[in-house]
Amino acid sequence: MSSSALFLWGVLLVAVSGLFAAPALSRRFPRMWWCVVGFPVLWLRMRRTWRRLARECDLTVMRGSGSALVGRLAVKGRELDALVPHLVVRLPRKARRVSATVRLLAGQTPAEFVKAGEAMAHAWRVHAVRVTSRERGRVDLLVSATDPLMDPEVAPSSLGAYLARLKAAAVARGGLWGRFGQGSKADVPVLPEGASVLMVRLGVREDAWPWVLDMAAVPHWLITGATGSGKSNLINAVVVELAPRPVALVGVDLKGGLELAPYRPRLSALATTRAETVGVLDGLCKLLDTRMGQCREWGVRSIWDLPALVRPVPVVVIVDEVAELYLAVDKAGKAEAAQCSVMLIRLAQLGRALGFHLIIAGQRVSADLGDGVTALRAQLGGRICHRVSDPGTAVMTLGDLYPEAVDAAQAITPGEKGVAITTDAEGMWLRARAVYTTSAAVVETVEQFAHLRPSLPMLDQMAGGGLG
Ligand SMILES: Nc1ncnc2c1ncn2[C@@H]1O[C@H](COP(=O)(O)OP(=O)(O)OP(=O)(O)O)[C@@H](O)[C@H]1O
Repeated sequence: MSSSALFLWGVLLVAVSGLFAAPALSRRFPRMWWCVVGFPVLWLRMRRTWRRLARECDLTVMRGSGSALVGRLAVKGRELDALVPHLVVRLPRKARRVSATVRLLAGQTPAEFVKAGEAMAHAWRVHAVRVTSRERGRVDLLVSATDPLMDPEVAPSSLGAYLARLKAAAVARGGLWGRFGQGSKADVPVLPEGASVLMVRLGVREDAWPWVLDMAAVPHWLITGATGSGKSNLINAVVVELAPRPVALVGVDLKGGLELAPYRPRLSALATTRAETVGVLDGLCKLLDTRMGQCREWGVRSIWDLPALVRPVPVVVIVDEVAELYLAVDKAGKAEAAQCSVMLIRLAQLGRALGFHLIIAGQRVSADLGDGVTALRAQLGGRICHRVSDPGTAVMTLGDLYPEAVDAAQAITPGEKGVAITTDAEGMWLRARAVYTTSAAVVETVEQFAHLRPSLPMLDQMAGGGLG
């Protein structure tokens, strides 16, 4: 056999074994594989298809009027060499993720690019292309080659370790742990001193950054989802994060305490009936008035402006199954539900400055539960929507703020446990998945930090308040 034939056989052998080894190599060395193979291939595909995509998805702008005179006929049409907006693909900072920027041409709006996101994902053969616009005249494309929420690297079992690694990296960079995932330091809003205790790591976002529930920026949250979609797991994650911190936790669980009773050692109060809820919320409203007086005395506008020595702890009120609160049949029950509703709205309205935060969870929050629930929903700026069993819940959770997120919530499948659409402090929505936190882990944590349970005087004085 001649040497050139031998060489050709050698090349063929290397190519074939490379083909067979590719899946294993990409799994074993994901970052290196992404830099050497994945990203260059995607980059080429994006560059090669961009002009055509832009034309087919109406993302081009005509140079002229688009009409001309042919003889005595006026002909209207699309120019073949219409202007194509400039696409800049950035070097990747994360495996399987690419960001790109498009400069808008005069007459274009981000909405046209949002609509074309699905076509881009198909043309580039990637999991998803998320289009956002944070700066006038520019849209940002976040291209996810795979679904990070189903990534083995961030699978529920190893998510804790993954987050710890990110946290260590953030600390090494000198930033506050809660700041990672928020872009450069310059982008980060300055938090009131001490308010970082209200930043809770929940899991991972679809852009592969940690999912942080930032109650300092968005004080109140609504969490919805069908049964078995991951609401309790999410609350577990919140409690495990908050238990070691100087934060008072108050529970309202009208499923007879089924869900929140395990947290009892670390709860400053737990209400399991509507009557108890009235008592607990009344106590909290009195506490609110006391704090208001305290701020007035010191001449400050928020508890975060008080000196650390006299600053009261923030209170996080967790309500599980909000529909139970409103589904009263008798007259007395309805009166109690109305009372609870008014007090929750009051806590929400004044809570941010005075350190009261609501986390309200339920399978549904539809308008048929009454006006109270709609008024309460309006106060809950943060929204998390898991898989839903009826379109109405997705619309109620996200439709008023992010109508375009409703379809994404309805697309979550039963197999995607813990996956949710969440809003963030920057006014965006995205998919995210909470870390899987077992009940045993929560029980262990609340027992370990039971001694940190702050005593809230207004609630301690109450008789029959279900105090833990
Ligand atoms: N992030 C997650 N990762 C993996 N599995 C999860 C996750 N979240 C939930 N699960 C799984 O889904 C199951 C149901 O979750 P969970 O109890 O949180 O649902 P739920 O919405 O609270 O349901 P219900 O309203 O009936 O209480 C859990 O037992 C767990 O096995």
